[in-house]
Amino acid sequence: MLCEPTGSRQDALDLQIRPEWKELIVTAVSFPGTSTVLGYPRIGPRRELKRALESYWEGAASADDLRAAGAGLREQTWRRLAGLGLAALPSNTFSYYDQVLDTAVALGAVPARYRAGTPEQTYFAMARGTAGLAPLRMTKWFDTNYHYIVPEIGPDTEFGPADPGKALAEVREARALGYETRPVLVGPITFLLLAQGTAPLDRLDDVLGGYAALLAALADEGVDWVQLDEPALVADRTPAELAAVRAAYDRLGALPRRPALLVASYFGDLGEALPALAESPIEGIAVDLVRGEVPRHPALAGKVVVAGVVSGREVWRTDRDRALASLHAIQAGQVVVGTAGSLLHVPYDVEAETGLEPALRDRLAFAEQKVAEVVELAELFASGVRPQRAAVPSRPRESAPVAEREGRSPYPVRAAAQAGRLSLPVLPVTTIGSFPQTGELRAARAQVAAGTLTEADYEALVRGEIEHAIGVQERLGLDVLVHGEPERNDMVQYFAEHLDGFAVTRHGWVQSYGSRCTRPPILHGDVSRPGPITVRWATYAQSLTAKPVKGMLTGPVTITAWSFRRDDLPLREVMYQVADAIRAEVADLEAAGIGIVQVDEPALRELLPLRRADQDAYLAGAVGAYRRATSGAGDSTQIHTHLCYSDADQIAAAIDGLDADVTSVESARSDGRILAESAVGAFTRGLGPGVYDIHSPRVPSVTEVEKLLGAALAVLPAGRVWVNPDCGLKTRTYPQVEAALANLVTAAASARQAL
Ligand code: MET
Ligand SMILES: [Zn+2]
Repeated sequence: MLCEPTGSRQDALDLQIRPEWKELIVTAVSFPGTSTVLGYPRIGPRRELKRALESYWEGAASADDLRAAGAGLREQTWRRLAGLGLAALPSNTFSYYDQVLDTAVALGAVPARYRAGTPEQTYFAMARGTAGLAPLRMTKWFDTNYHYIVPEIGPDTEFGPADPGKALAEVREARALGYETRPVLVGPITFLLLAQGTAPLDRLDDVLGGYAALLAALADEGVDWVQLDEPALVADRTPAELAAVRAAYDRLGALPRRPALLVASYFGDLGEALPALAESPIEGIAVDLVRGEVPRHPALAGKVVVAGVVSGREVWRTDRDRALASLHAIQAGQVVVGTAGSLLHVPYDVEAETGLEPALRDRLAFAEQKVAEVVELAELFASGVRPQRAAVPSRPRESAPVAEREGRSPYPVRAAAQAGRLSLPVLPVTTIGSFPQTGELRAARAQVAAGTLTEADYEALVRGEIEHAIGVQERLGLDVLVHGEPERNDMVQYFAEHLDGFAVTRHGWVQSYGSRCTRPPILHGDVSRPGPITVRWATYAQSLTAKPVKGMLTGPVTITAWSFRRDDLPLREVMYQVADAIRAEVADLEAAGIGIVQVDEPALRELLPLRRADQDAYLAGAVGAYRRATSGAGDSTQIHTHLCYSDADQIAAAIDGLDADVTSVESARSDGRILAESAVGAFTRGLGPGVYDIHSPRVPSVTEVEKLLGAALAVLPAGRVWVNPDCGLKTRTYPQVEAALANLVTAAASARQAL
């Protein structure tokens, strides 16, 4: 069915309809229903998949056990979606680890070194490595806190045969339950742009061959629609990349044997990629109408548009009028109500959160509620319901100007004051903050929550852990000690629990990577700090040692980035409110005699807008928030920061702008790649490129650490180099950590001698 174009803008566009579009309009294929979601959480409402994966990895469960757990979760999801009234169900949105990795496997893009053993062994070797083999790289999925496995596609990569097995199996599984589904794959452009290797788009032809084979297999299975996810199209794309988009979808569209193609964009507006898609012979386009504009293109008259009016990223209820206004504004062959992106990034169900204030709970929508919203909006739209009031522009109110609060002297003055106070050796050895978290400690927290352990007993346990961590660091001879963060369930949640303006959930888990989940707090009101948060732990640790203990705080950008945020204030103002709370904590640590304070910002880059035009303003706000949190410190208080990714080049100026006295970054995991970057050599303050990859159980040898240290000393003056791991140690065991730190201390000692 074609909509009658209305409005002058549309009329103008109509004049441009080209004959080939007319042909497309005639061949419009209909979508199976008026509502859908682009994806759904898969870890399980109670993290069932996490448990199944971890017991499989530990060898406590078989591959069959794992498969059964996966099948159970998929069944539960399809039944739930259908039960809520959703018309068109996706499949292949489940994953045992990551959907980008799944697509790599489906395309036969498995690097030769992993091709041994069972399919499960190959898959998990790519994801997690083996005793002798490092895993593929992992990095953040666009501006989310989800991490995907980076495909490795070089000029010489040999693609194996395409393997539609997983997608076909899910289609059949759903069909056996009575559901026809739309399998989801990462699309070719996004897949290649996310891959690591030189000019991966050069391999477009080979990859398209793989997609053609997958699409043919799915068509043979009787699949009507396939969804190809192309979030990379909402970022700035070069003319060559846009040409690749056209070429790819012209070619896939022209395949003789294929299902209808829904190309899904999300995390922003398609911008200049819209014409490329609209003018290609695909049948449907999914657009993000939460962050993006209503798409306008005459060729949409012959296509299905899945209108993402329900956010896949935020947890607030959808503004019904705004959604209806968007839906009515779309000119397309068929409008389907959907989500803006997969619901992977939100928790399962608000109803499980019985502990939340009812007034807050009423404002929230998690995945289940969002599906219900999609279904309801589809019904309203189908019955012609119009918005009740004119759409309110979603622009948040402007924040009041913020007074600059800078107090610190230039770095050389501070460095001298700190050297006098701390008298550290050259190449000081330290850690990033957390020490191994024991199961006992986690169990104890659960017992406190359940009321079966007293606060006092828990405190005693935490103090015991601090004593243990300090003892280990003393014995091994580290120079700057930490208390080990035993009191923290999570570096953001812990602060959220102790600040006003945040709520925390009980079951609001969101997948971060593989089996790992986080429970993002909900930042719903004005932030303030009722009282000191970390001071008693830091001062207790300091009372146990003559060495300096580094106070450990999470920074305002990271606390904000890893929370679900209010959307009625500009991001910058939200970050500044958090910064003021952290600033007060820094002041209290200082007053309690702590001479070094680390303010972690691992998420500094996470909210970096995907479009270049928006990035500077974001970074200015993020840097402003960090400085607001730390600039109250006196000159002799050493401020550290920690960022745990190595592609710092993108934000080198911002890292410099933080003006921290010491910055630690990930380096070991990426083999010291960061040291080659010009920004590193130009860095003028203390720097600790990680020399111990904590993501792996492997203990680095003294020689390995010496090598990484040597590489750092080749580009930086020894007086500014720190010796530390890539990140916190909480996921490792004490034996691993002690052996590794001993090697760090030995390597530092030999490097000092060589100076
Ligand atoms: C993800 S960054 C982690 C920093 C934190 N201080 C820790 O050591 O765990
Ligand atoms: Zn880290």
